[in-house]
Amino acid sequence: MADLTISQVSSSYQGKPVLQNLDLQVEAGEILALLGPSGCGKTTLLRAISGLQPVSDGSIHVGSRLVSSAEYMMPSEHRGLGMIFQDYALFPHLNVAQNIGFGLQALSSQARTKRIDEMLELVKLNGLGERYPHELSGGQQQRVSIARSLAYKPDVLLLDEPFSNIDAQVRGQLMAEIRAILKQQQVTAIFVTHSKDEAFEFADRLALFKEGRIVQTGTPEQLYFNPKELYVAEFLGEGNYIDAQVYSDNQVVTPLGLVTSSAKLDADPKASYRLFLRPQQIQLAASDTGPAVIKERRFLGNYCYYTVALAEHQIQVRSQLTQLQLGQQVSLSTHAHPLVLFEQ
Ligand SMILES: Nc1ncnc2c1ncn2[C@@H]1O[C@H](COP(=O)(O)OP(=O)(O)OP(=O)(O)O)[C@@H](O)[C@H]1O
Repeated sequence: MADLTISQVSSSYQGKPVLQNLDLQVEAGEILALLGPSGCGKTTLLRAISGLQPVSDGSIHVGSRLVSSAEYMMPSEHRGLGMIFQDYALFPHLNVAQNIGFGLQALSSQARTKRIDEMLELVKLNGLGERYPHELSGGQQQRVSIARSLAYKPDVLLLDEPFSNIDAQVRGQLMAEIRAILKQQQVTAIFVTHSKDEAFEFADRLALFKEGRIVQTGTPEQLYFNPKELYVAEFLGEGNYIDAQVYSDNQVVTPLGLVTSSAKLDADPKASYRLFLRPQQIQLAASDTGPAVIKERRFLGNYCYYTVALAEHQIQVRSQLTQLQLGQQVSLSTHAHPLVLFEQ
């Protein structure tokens, strides 16, 4: 059974719908990112899961327990959830050990001390138990917040933009460490972010939001290489949209030539399409008789980012061939893969 099940959930503020018919499941031990631009409803869904926002339709279950429906709202503190916030939300008048031990009142003093020590070790803050939050860096405060939440073993951990206030230089490292902790402890987690880079780095699976709806869920690879809508393709990074006509059940004709799909195409031979190709899905080769010309070149270390002119088309290519120069004639090709076509 999934650790969290959201079925047909809708919610509104003052009669204005904000979440519309959401369906989502989070499996045990999985980290799922709620991803989308500002104002699309990610935080509202997190609030609905945690019991701070009523739902007008549908249901939310944690494990097999109903926690929210239009008729029922279980109090937040009974839901078995942990919360991590952008601003850490530590108690300023309690030291680190007291913050971590805050939810452990039911344990004996000895068991509590043992658990606090385990948690300090887990988040690599051994020896800092006596410090107060204002004596810690942002990254250290967020570690305390993780330790405090995990100390009472929540069924599901909710993280609301937890890395936004962390200095960019240490953010990547902190994300990797916290992800490793969640995986080691097999924690089921939901992570809200508007950054695709953070979602890719931190989550196992993504749910991409648009105006209160989830448009696609899947692994980062699935959404990146197999977007179901233009919106998904564009949100997750740069790509080329190349005019295409169906040629056979696994080939299309494009300005690049005949492009082959490794999967049978589900397309109408009479319709016009745009073939979607990420910059790294196009291969370049220097060729004095090639039909295209390098117009721009950005050297980025391991690879170059080229703008290539092919007749009236400008095509973006990311290539490990770094020696191609401006004005060089090239040929373009693609390896067979499941093609993504958007109808014109
Ligand atoms: N308390 C509120 N009262 C009325 N409308 C609200 C309230 N909170 C949020 N909204 C509206 O609901 C919509 C969704 O907001 P929400 O905070 O869930 O978005 P979000 O995707 O989390 O955005 P962000 O990344 O900026 O936090 C927005 O249009 C917002 O203006």
